[in-house]
Amino acid sequence: MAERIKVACLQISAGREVAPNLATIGELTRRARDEGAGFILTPEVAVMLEPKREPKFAKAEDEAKPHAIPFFADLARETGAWLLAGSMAVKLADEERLANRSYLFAPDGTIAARYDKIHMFDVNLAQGESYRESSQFRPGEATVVVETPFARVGLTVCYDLRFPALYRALAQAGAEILTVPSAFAVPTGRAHWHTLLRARAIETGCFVVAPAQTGTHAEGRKTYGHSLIIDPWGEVLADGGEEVGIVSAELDLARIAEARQMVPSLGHDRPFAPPRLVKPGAAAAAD
Ligand SMILES: O=C(O)CNC(=O)[C@H](CS)NC(=O)CCC(=O)C(=O)O
Repeated sequence: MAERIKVACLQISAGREVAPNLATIGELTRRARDEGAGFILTPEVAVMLEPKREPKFAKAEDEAKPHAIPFFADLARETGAWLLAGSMAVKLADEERLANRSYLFAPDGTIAARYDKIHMFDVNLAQGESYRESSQFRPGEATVVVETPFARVGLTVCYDLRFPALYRALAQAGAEILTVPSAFAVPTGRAHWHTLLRARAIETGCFVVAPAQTGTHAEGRKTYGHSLIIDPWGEVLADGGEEVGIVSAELDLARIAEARQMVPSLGHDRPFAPPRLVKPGAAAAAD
């Protein structure tokens, strides 16, 4: 297994039309490869960030008649990099909703793995900002750790970040790098993004790589940016700020074993009973 790999997050600001987004992804991927990256990742819904249900459905990827998938396959082959298409909206047979699906492409252009986002962002934020992701997307159930030549990679997407049991399961199944392509909201990003991502790295002893959408999108939707690459001790190796561009870092994979030796908590789970609600005063009598 390689000791080091340079990873690059493409921090983009996707619009509602597919072609210009793919053009940006192509340009940034080639540049990241020229700078030595062997694993290149896009954010969540990098192919199209479309707020409305009907246009989104019409423009979504259809695996029976794909357009973005062959684009990424060719790009992986051309550059010779591992490429994570962080996610795209994908039509499913006999289903009214789309999948919010990540694809990992190998350097030969084959699809090494797929992952459908499990946790749906159905949330009312302050100032009338609200999301009902489950009205447009069907949640996934399958989880996946991919054995690449450089490391074992566990796939997640965006709001999954708030469900630490998923990350623990991936790490306990052997993951060494956890990917979190995202399109985070601004108020929640400001309050939670860095802390949650660092916590997932610390809890699992994994590298966490989180390419993020940034800026203002169709209909005024705003995303937080700050693509992050974090080491297994929780240290931020790179922070993308708010600009469109490439956010990269070299991962020294020996850091995984070092962090896990210092704090081996990943192997220290213990069974515990469900919490018992104790009412003060009655507790002593119950015991
Ligand atoms: O809508 C689409 O096309 C694709 N889906 C997204 O962008 C999703 C649902 S709106 N965004 C998030 O999960 C942000 C989570 C977040 O911001 C938090 O957890 O605080």
